Amino acid sequence: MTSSDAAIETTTLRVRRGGVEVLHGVELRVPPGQLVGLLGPSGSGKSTLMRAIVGAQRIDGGEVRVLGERAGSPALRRRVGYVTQAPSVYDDLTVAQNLAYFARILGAPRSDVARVLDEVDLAPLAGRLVSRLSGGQLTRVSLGIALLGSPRLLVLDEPTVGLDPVLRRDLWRLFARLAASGVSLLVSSHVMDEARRCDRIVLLYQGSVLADLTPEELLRSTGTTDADDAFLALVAGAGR
Ligand SMILES: Nc1ncnc2c1ncn2[C@@H]1O[C@H](COP(=O)(O)OP(=O)(O)OP(=O)(O)O)[C@@H](O)[C@H]1O
Repeated sequence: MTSSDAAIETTTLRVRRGGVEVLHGVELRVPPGQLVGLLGPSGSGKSTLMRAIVGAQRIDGGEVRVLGERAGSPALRRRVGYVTQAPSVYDDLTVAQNLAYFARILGAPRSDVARVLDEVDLAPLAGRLVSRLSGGQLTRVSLGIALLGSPRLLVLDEPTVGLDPVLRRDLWRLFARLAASGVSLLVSSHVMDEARRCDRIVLLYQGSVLADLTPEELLRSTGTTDADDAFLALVAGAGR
């Protein structure tokens, strides 16, 4: 595979926020059709890196290529789905009305609404007002909006935060299904345990990539059986 096949490729990416450099030359490569976990402690730069990938962040050095285009270029608008930590959905509309509204904005076919409702398992709740949904159901509405227009890349910023273990498992299963259908996914989390559900894991620490490996390689290379211990071992190694 040539590097131009990558869904995401950043080269020596540097970003400053509030006058302070928070990403220090990040090299990231997300292969197509893979579920890649972006893991790292709070403040390590995960959201900033995702913002740079979707073109919502001014960068101060390096390059970000997404699906073969420069990040943020208009050609990517419908090809990339992005869910932030504070997703915007309309409380006073139903689930289906929210999806129909965003489908129109995106120019996605109306038939996408039914497809997406099925994909995120919300068809039974299509007529319910968003203000009456649980946290997990709301997360799935945001994810559904990101899936409108059949994007080739999904960038999801901590989609499982605050969800119970069953919902988290269900969401990771949905991510794996999407990856199996050819969609590339970059999913951030600070729950190390979620690492085992990914094809690859990128560990971000203090604004740099500490490791980029498979879950098996993570455990094998650190001689641990638990993702938390593996991360701590890598951090200790980096400090040496
Ligand atoms: N608007 C801002 N102005 C100045 N500094 C910021 C701003 N937003 C974030 N930062 C800083 O940039 C660094 C990276 O933040 P970022 O939100 O990318 O981390 P994160 O890994 O996503 O954290 P979390 O898991 O808590 O969401 C942190 O040191 C943070 O304090």
